[in-house]
Amino acid sequence: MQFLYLAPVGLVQTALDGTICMINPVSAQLLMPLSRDGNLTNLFAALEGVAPALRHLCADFLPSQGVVCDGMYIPLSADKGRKSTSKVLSLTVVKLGDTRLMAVLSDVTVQVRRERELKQTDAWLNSILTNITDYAMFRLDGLGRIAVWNESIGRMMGYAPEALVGQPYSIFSPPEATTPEHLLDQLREADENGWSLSEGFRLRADGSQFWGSAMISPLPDQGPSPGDHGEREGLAPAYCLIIRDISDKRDANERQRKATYCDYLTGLANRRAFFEAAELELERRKLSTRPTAMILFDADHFKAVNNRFGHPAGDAVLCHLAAALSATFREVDVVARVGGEEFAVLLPSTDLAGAAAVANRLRTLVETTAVMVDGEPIRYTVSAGVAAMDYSLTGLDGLMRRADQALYAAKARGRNRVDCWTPDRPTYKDHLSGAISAA
Ligand SMILES: Nc1nc2c(ncn2[C@@H]2O[C@H](COP(=O)(O)OP(=O)(O)OP(=O)(O)O)[C@@H](O)[C@H]2O)c(=O)[nH]1
Repeated sequence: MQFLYLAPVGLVQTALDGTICMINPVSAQLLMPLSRDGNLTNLFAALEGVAPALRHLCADFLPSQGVVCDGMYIPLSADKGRKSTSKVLSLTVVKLGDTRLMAVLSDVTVQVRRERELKQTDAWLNSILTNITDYAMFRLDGLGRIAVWNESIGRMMGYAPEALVGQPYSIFSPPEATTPEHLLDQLREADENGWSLSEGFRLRADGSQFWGSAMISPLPDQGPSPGDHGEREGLAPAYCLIIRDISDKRDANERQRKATYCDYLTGLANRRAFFEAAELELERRKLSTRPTAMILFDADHFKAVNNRFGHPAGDAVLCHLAAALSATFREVDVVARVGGEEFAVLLPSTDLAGAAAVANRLRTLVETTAVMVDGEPIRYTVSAGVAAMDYSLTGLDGLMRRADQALYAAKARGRNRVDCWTPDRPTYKDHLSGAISAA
């Protein structure tokens, strides 16, 4: 009896015809607004206006005991037309024997309103996600592999979604535009800052490219999936990736970007762009240590080229060198003109030997190619200094100083050669010197 009074839900015990035998205060509170005459003597009569079928439902229930209805929603029409404020009751009726019914009533107004709101939000988001044409959205797992996508991936990029499951999101970047470390960097950056945004060419399924932005943001921690005991690390969706086609904006952005970050003569990144990009790369490197190298290139005896062929011819030689650099280095490398005839390259995920090898490839290419200016072939050479990050360096300045010292050594030792900075200075280790030294 005490339970009946203290129960947080409404409990009503009735005869089979609905006559109320016992009713607790919560039930009285819930049902009283429905009673026309202020009396609560019969449950079916009280609910007649809002659940007319209840009487028949109970009458038609033939077993001597069991659940007649379970969690039936009953919207109360007391305040008709004002959907947002109308109450909703949940009713469960259990037949306890041949003579008794027990009804359990609870106010589920808030729960129903939330369910409705969730459904509306869901429908709204679904219609946005399905109809947008210039966004593609994905859920990535903790390792940056595609788990879920929205339908516009087919319209915008031409991919068959099934083919994408489990693929790293770098599948949307042109070859050489990223490295596995870069991919993880962006995820770590999103963890640290709440988001990571990058712009660049993106790949469609047919191999064509468009200019797009990629925004990665971490999803709220959803806890382990059912059956996930930790062994499946990285498989739970952990990031949201939004790729947006911004080809239209690119031209305007590009003009602005070029004015700020490009060298007017060669079209390469300028000194400012180099320092900004290199600082960013070194910041990323702090999150996951890996080799990083820098090369400084300097055209040899360039004053003599200018003096002999004229300044415009000297400009043509610089443009030739810039084109050779662009052709030799990866897209992920930062290539810039940092001085008159001086160029710098920062190579992520590359050690000293690797950088020296590419520097030497560039040196050979220049040495063996003549630049044609007004029908006249101009031959020139370059020297290079190479240095790599190590534990004793903290920033870009130190790395650049070492590359500069190595370049100075290459010049001092005869030019048209690649020298590497090593700790046993001033005797520079003559990396690949046998093969590359022109001295
Ligand atoms: N044509 C042209 N020449 C430039 C430009 N910027 C710098 N220079 C020239 O590059 C030359 C650099 O000369 P130096 O620093 O003496 O070096 P170098 O003659 O190349 O000799 P080493 O570096 O010692 O091999 C100068 O004569 C500058 O005028 C440019 O944009 N165009």
